[in-house]
Amino acid sequence: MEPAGHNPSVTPADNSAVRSVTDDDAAGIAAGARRVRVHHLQRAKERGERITMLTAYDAPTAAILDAAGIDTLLVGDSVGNTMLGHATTLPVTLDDMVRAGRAVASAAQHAFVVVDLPFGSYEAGPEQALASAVRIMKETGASAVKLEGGRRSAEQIRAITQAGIPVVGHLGYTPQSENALGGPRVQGRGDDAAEELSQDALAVQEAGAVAVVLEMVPRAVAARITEFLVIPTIGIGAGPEVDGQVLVWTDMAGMTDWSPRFARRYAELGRALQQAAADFAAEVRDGSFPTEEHTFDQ
Ligand SMILES: Nc1nc(=O)c2c([nH]1)NC[C@@H]1CN(c3ccc(C(=O)N[C@@H](CCC(=O)O)C(=O)O)cc3)CN21
Ligand SMILES: CC(C)C(=O)C(=O)O
Ligand SMILES: [Mg+2]
Repeated sequence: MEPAGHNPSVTPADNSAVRSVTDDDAAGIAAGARRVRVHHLQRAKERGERITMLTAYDAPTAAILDAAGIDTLLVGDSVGNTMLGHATTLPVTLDDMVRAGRAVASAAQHAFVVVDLPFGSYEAGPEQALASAVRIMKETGASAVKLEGGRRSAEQIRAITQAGIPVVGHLGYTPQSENALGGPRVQGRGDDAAEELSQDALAVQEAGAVAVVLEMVPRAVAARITEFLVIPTIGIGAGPEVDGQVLVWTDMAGMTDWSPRFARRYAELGRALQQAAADFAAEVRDGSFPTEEHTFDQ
C-alpha cells in the first residue's frame, strides 16, 4: 500500500490493459458472474447467446484473453504444433497438458477452462481416461476436460462424468486421428457420413458431455446436430449455425504466416512482434537503447 499522497519515483508497469473482468464490465454468457460455469453454457444455448472459446497455453496470454471477456479458454493439445515445435498434436503428453493447464487456470479469473486429454491418455479405456482426467483436475485447477471421438469414446466420457468432472466432446475432424482420417479434411459429407456423425453426437450427449466441439463439418450438418442436441455445440470450420465458435488463438491473432481457411485473423501479431524485435536490435546496434531512464547509477 502506498501512503496517501505519496508519489513514487518508480512506478509499476502499467497493466491497465490487462485488467480482470468484473461484475460490471463482463460481456458474454456469464456477465455478472465471477466465474463461467457449466450451467452458463447450457443457459446460453437456451437463450440463443453465442459462446466464445479461444485456445490458451500460458499464463500471460490467458490473462489477456480472459480480460477480453472470452467465455471459455481451451488448453488445446494444439500446444504441440503452436508452441512446442511438433508437426502435429500426436506427441503431446499428459505432462505437457498439466503444465499448460496450470498456467492457464492460474491466470484465468473469469473464463471456464477446459483442458484437452492428449493422444494416448484415454483410448485404452474408461479407467485410463478417468485417471488422466483426475490428474488434470488435481494438478491444474481447470473446470473440465475435452477428448476426441463419439461412440468410440462414450464409455470414457461416461466414466469421467460420473466422477464429477465435466467433459467436452470433439467430433468431425479429430486431429489425434489424422493418420486414419487422411489429414485435415471435412467430415460428415454425404448422407451416410452425416448420419454417422449425428449418431456420434447423440452418443456424446447421452454419455454425459456438457458441450461438443464440431470441427470441419458442413454447415448444414452442424446446424442439424445443433438443433437436435440439448447440449451446446461449439464450431471450428462448422459454419455459423452452432451455439459457439472456437479458434486457436495464434490463428485468430495472426501470429504465424499460415492459418487455416476457417480462421479469421483479427490482428497481425506475428508481424508486430517481428517489427518490435527488429526495432530493439536496431537501437542496440546504433546505441540509442538503453538511455538514462533504463540505467542505474552508483
Ligand atoms: N494452428 C492450429 N490451428 C488449428 O485450427 C488446429 C491446430 N493448430 N492444431 C490442431 C488442429 C489441427 N487442425 C487443422 C490442421 C490443418 C488444417 C489444414 O491444413 N487445413 C487446410 C485444408 C482444409 C481443406 O480440406 O480444405 C486449409 O487450407 O485450411 C486444418 C485444421 C485444427 N487444429
Ligand atoms: C482446435 C481445438 C478445438 C482443439 O482441440 C485444440 O486446439 O487442440
Ligand atoms: Mg485438441
